[in-house]
Amino acid sequence: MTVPFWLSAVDVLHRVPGRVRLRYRLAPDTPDDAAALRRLVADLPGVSHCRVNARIRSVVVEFAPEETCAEQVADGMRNLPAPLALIPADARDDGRAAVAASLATLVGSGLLPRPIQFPVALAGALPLFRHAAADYTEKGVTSHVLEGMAVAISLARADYTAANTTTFMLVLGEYLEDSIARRSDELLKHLLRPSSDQVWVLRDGVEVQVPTQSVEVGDTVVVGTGTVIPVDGTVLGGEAMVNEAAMTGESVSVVKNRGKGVLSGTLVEEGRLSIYAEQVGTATAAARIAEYVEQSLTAKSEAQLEAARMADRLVPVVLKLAGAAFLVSGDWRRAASVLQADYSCALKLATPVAFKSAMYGAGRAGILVKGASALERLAQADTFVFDKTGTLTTGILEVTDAITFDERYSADDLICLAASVEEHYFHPLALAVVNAARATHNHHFDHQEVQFIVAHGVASVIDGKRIVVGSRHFVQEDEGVNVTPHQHVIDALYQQGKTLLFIGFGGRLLGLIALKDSTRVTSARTIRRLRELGVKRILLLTGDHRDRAEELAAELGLDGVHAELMPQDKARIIETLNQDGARIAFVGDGINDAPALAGAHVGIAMQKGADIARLTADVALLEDDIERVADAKQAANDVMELIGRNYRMTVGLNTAILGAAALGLLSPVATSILHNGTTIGILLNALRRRKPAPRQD
Ligand SMILES: Nc1ncnc2c1ncn2[C@@H]1O[C@H](COP(=O)(O)OP(=O)(O)OP(=O)(O)O)[C@@H](O)[C@H]1O
Ligand SMILES: [Zn+2]
Repeated sequence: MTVPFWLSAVDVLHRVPGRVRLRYRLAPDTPDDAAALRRLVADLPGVSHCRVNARIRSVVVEFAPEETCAEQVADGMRNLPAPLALIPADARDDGRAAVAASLATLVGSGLLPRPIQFPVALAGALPLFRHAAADYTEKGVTSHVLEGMAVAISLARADYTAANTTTFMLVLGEYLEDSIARRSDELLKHLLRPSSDQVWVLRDGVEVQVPTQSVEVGDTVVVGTGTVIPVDGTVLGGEAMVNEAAMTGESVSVVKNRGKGVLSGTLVEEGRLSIYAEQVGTATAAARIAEYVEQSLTAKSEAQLEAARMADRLVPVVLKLAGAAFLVSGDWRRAASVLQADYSCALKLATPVAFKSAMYGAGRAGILVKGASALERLAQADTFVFDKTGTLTTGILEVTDAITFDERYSADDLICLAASVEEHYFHPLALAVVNAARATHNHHFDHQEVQFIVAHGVASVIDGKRIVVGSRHFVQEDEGVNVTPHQHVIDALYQQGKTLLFIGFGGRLLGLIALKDSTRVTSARTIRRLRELGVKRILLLTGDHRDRAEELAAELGLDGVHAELMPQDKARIIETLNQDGARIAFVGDGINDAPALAGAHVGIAMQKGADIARLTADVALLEDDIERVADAKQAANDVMELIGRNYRMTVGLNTAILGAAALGLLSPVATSILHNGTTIGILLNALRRRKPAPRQD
């Protein structure tokens, strides 16, 4: 068994031709799994042999020098897929030295001869002064400027203990904040790696499915509707509407056909392309992901903005208070004391730290949250709307009946006919039909190019006759195939709670394929937990037939159902609910869910969801378990509560300290220790990660 673990760094220690020794470090609280690491490293290109010594965290790799080199092996290790992710070496904590130096100054300074104490304290405070000066010229008086003033006053009064204490506390706080932020960012970047690990490639004229990593420059990659293009390259054939928003920010789709260039990370909205791969793998994906993460991480939440506004208002107040305290008492010590107690910095700090720490915790629990504002919106959500297939149900359907209305075709023929045209799609219905066909050993029907109509079905031409496979609406209303002569058969199957596929061939209804999906075992518990977490309404939206939808809603005790929906209907219903003041979390997985995911207050995509769903959503699950939705809601509620509590604590405690300092009750050293101590305490409290709810399987 492989357990998820994270390496925090990989360094090259020693190299000779064909052989390299590397050292790795594990992220905090990850178990060691030397066997898994050995397997992963042994699979890197060009590697012939690999030995892991977990005790000293060392890896010795033997490789073919003509195929790879030490640096490439190290890079390969850093780029292993999540969750066995490796965090790049530059994520090392380099602030530690500064903290140690500053602590040494604080402790050791008293032992030095008096004349040397001044330059030592000044040297320690220099970075702080530099920061303050930069802030002052750029932004005017900020909390850093106040801190600088406080330390300057202490130095001028030859109160070195006060100066050194403040410097140390500030360096420590900064270090804590930095290392938390960096650790979370790196992990999130790794979690955001493209999810689809299989692509279609043309080899010797046939389309085969291969792992994404094995695609090489010069391969012909085939992509269809709803998939993200995995390579940079040039279109060889086909035509498609491609959405390049992820790369260019331009949300209008463009037509791509032969000769046009395409970028990895862009999305095929409709159509099919074969693409000559010019850049593959991490070379292309890395750039796109870095950009994407930066976007989502820098988007500030409401809580963060509120804290920042409050902090900005506080600075001039503290400055005036310090001035007043000096005028009244004529005591510089008191002014320095007040300046020390400025807590605007603490206000700004605790909230982002809490968010990042929550995102990090969620990531490790199988939930990818794209930014603080997503967490905030999830906490606000009071209405949960679920798509059905692949969400509350497993998405793995089973064909139960195949009924033909033409005796020249057997039930197996019907399944194979449908499978021949469904073969290229990842829709749960398509997968089920293809699976059923595999079991029949029947043959593949040659067909012309297949068209996929989102939320309708697929169409092609076999033996000169049009074949359509899809929903009743599609086959009957859009394709004009009369299904009413078989109404009684259809009704009987629907009453058994089955999902039906209609197969029209040459303008007539050739047959029906009935499928059964099963409710996830964790669905009921998820719904129950959501209600406990304060969710008021839970609804079901589906493109499937009403009977099955209502059966499921009754089984799970949902508050409402909308069935037989087109994608735009789903988005419209979300819109209406929005207008009624509901804060909606939409949980979906399909291409057809993307508009609803985008329109909801917060969108949640399932792990096996289509790429577009995972890109559009604010929260993407990393495990195929609906219960992660309840975990995510719980984490969001918890972090907002924590932030509220921290905020009140910061304001309450520090206002008291500030007051006491102004009244001359606290020396600068005492103020510095009290103020910075509470700040660090609050930071550590923000860091506290709630463990994900225990699984009760
Ligand atoms: N690849 C396909 N092959 C055949 N029929 C399809 C295909 N895709 C969609 N359909 C038809 O269109 C209907 C609606 O599809 P859509 O993808 O919107 O919803 P769904 O996946 O069935 O259900 P849900 O909305 O709960 O996920 C399906 O029930 C099916 O009848
Ligand atoms: Zn239609």
